Amino acid sequence: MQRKNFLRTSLAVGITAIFGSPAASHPGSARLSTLPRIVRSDEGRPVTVLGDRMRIKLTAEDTNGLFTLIEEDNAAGVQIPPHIHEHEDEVFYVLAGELELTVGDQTTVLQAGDLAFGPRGVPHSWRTIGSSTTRVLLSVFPAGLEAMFAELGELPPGPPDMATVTEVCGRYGIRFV
Ligand SMILES: O=C(Oc1cc(O)cc(O)c1C(=O)O)c1ccc(O)c(O)c1
Repeated sequence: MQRKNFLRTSLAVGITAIFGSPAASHPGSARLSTLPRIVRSDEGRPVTVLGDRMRIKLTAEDTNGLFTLIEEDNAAGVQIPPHIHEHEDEVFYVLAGELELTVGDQTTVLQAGDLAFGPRGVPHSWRTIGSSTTRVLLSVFPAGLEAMFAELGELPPGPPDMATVTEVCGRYGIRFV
């Protein structure tokens, strides 16, 4: 090996030994403790949040904190009022039925196969419409909001006490607008 190549190789080996390889430190490689998971259609923790029927399919624990995956399955008439997430970006992917969604200044009807991206800090709201069940796959980046949904799901049935809802949501960086 030529002296220049020897020095370059030695330096690369030393840096990798001290800091790890660049690929290993990339967030996408998230190899720390994530294990493969199979989640069947009827699996996941069921939670009802303000009339919204959810199944929490993947949590922070499953994804090493990268994202949460939730399926929402509702008849027409369920609605979530305008709010902002301080910490999360969200993707709403419609699997079946119809969802009227507003994100920022755009209001649209999403049908099976359509999706919307709601970045953090941008107000959004939605309601289920149409004559059949609306099924939405909600992906939340990063993970963690499942803890808030679980708390809200513990509230007594019936009309929600908005002071409590606002307090719980506020702790997770959700603001109503
Ligand atoms: O965090 C809130 O948003 C949501 C609540 C849901 O039940 C389903 C969702 O898809 C979302 C979302 O982020 O779009 C939330 C919680 C409580 C509340 O009163 C809200 O208006 C929104």
